[in-house]
Amino acid sequence: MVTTHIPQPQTTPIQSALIVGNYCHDVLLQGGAVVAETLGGAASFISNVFSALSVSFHLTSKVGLDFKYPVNHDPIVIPTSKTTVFHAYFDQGHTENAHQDRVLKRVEVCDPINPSDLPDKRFDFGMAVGVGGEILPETLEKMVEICDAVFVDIQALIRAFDKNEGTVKLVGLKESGFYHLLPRVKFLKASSEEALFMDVEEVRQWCCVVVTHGKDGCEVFWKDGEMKIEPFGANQVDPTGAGDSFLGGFVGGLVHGLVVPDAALVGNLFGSLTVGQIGLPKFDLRLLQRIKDEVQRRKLHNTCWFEGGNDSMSFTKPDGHDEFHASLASTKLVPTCSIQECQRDVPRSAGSVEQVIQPPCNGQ
Ligand SMILES: Nc1ncnc2c1ncn2[C@@H]1O[C@H](COP(=O)(O)OP(=O)(O)OP(=O)(O)O)[C@@H](O)[C@H]1O
Ligand SMILES: O[C@H]1[C@H](O)[C@@H](O)[C@H](O)[C@@H](O)[C@H]1O
Repeated sequence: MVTTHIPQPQTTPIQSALIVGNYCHDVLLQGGAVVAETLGGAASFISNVFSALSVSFHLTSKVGLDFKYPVNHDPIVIPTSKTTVFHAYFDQGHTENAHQDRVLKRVEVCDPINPSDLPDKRFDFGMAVGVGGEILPETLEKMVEICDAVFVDIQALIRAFDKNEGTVKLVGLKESGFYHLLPRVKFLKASSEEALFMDVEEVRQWCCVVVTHGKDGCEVFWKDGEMKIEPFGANQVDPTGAGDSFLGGFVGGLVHGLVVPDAALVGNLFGSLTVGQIGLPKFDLRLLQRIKDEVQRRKLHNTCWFEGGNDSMSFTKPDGHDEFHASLASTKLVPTCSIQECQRDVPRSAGSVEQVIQPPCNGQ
């Protein structure tokens, strides 16, 4: 079917957002060899999607003097610390747990983010998106005090690191030291592997829980109901950051006035775009324009849900949800731009240490 492209007037949301989590350096390994080295960290993937969707934000992140990536949002540089580094092993059969698509090791760790590192002002919403244990319970507590709504990636709360090798293990959410703060959190996002470390039935009484299921999309659980949100097709070459980009797309959709089920579709779309590339994805500018047009056309609220509080949040799938899925899926069919016309929050430059040698894992 041929669809006519009608450009929509674009609006830039005016909500103030705070992203908290360290940038990191990712080394992807397969068969004992390094296949790629890239900028990583949930904060960088989410910034990338926010910039794509014209959502402005403040970012609090820490790195060491060794940090060489040219980023648009400067981190706090700690002279006595190194940038957090993860090694991701993609070897088949290497995993201890059938749910894992890779084994992660934290081989360097930057300083934690303390409450005093956060800006001394209020935000409409905040995102606690640590990767290496940098978010402390007192930091999350300060976030819920200064932000009207807080979104949390459970990976910031339940990761523990083996003393010798830094291998990432998960601990139960109840034992994490963050449990008492959950009633003050608005959304908790977990992958299906991480969701095994929490009692979804209990947590959904306090906050909305979003569980991502890789190529199968995601599920949203709230106090009185739950729903599945359909995925988008993708040719997966690297799963890294899919969950982060999902969260960026989901929150970006809410900020633009979408209701929860429609925003979750935008999350699924950005997750699917991310797995098709290695490391931090570059988005085609024409594709982005089509996505933004579809979001503008679809928005059911004139204002973002933050302005109406909890009661204004709508969880049930509105009429036209399936059509919105189809129109988002069709945005992927536009002819792509040349590489120079792609958007990414973090520009490549001569100073960048990013290198891609070959995809770490092939499509499924
Ligand atoms: N192979 C895929 N095909 C299509 N969409 C995908 C695929 N993998 C992931 N996605 C999309 O991205 C979202 C997040 O993926 P996933 O559940 O793998 O997150 P994750 O395990 O937290 O990822 P990561 O830890 O690598 O950031 C999914 O809900 C889905 O919408
Ligand atoms: O860059 C990646 C990405 O942010 C992943 O979501 C996280 O699980 C990894 O620890 C990190 O290295």
